[in-house]
Amino acid sequence: MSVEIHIDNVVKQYDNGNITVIPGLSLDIKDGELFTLLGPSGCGKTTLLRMIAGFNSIEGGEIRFNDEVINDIPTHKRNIGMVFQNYAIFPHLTVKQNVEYGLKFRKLARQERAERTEEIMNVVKIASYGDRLPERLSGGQQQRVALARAIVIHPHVLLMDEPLSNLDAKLRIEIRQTIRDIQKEVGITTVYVTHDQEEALAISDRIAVMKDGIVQQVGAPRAIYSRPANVFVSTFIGHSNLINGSISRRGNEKQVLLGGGSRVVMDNLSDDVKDGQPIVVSVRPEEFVLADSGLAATVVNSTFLGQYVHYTVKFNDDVVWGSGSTGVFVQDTGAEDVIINPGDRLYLAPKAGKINVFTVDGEQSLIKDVKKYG
Ligand SMILES: Nc1ncnc2c1ncn2[C@@H]1O[C@H](COP(=O)(O)OP(=O)(O)OP(=O)(O)O)[C@@H](O)[C@H]1O
Repeated sequence: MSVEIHIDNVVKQYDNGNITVIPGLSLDIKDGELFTLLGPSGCGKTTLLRMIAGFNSIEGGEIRFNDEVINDIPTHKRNIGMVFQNYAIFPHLTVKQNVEYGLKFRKLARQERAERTEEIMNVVKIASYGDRLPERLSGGQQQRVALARAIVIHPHVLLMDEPLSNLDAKLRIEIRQTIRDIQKEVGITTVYVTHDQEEALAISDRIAVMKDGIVQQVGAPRAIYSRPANVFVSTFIGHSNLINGSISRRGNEKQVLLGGGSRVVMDNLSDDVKDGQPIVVSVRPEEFVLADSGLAATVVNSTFLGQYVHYTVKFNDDVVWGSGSTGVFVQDTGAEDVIINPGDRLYLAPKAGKINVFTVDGEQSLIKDVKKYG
């Protein structure tokens, strides 16, 4: 059995209420999904995960597994599996004994213990070194053991806190794929914590982007990348060029005006936008095209990356929102063959349907179909 997790207006405080880390957070995590808490260091991801696990007290609101309120249920009765960044496997037990440990603890019969252990060791691909001690395993192998040990008990919920952060780049990709495959195969509701946006995009069914203990947006990776709910999400996930702009509106015809006389006709802007309203426009590096007019820029740097060429530019006018004057765009080498060199002057125009438009304080999207909670 797997479960839905309902987090309802949950509050976390320290120091007798003098420090509020999570001011009142709500999320619904679906049965069987891999749900990621993503955000910068200190935003409260681990705190929330520890509340779900039962390691942290809850100062307000409630957490439910299906209909059952678990606030006061101790960790060992919540039936959760956990994997953390530091493996936490027992050094004096063999791989097989480590995996079997949770089953012994639950007093399962010997025969069933052996069957389940063997099955899970095959799934996680650690069967061939079952008799080894952990000190003779690589980091990736140790994390596979930790994963096997967490799921062999058939938990209702799997909680993972930065499980890949001690591994090198190649292993991170390999193990994250293993986690994803196994999570899908066993269909266990999983809450996954990371500060690595690429990892979150690659592994998740849905992501909650957090900042300062507050959920900024919830949605599928593609939705969050292409339609961020505010400037924070747009810059935390992937790169965004933030450009000052304003709205030009004649009846239902809406345009975005940018520096250098650049204008973009938009058919997906909110009906609330007003003529002359100042805005901030976010343009991904792949959403700029070379044009005859638009944002004037000088190329500072070019890096050939095989499939793409990555360019840093300095805008000639004062067009960048916030501080700085640099921009970034990429060219797909398969699609375009214009050679651009440092020092070249050019015009960049954003692709109309792709860009995102926000209120000038960066807090709210002005695109019609953006969902804060997906
Ligand atoms: N025992 C404590 N007393 C006071 N403040 C705490 C305590 N534990 C955590 N915090 C604060 O709570 C906030 C959230 O911490 P948390 O570890 O949940 O962040 P995180 O998003 O998981 O960050 P990281 O990725 O660095 O682990 C931080 O500002 C931290 O300083």
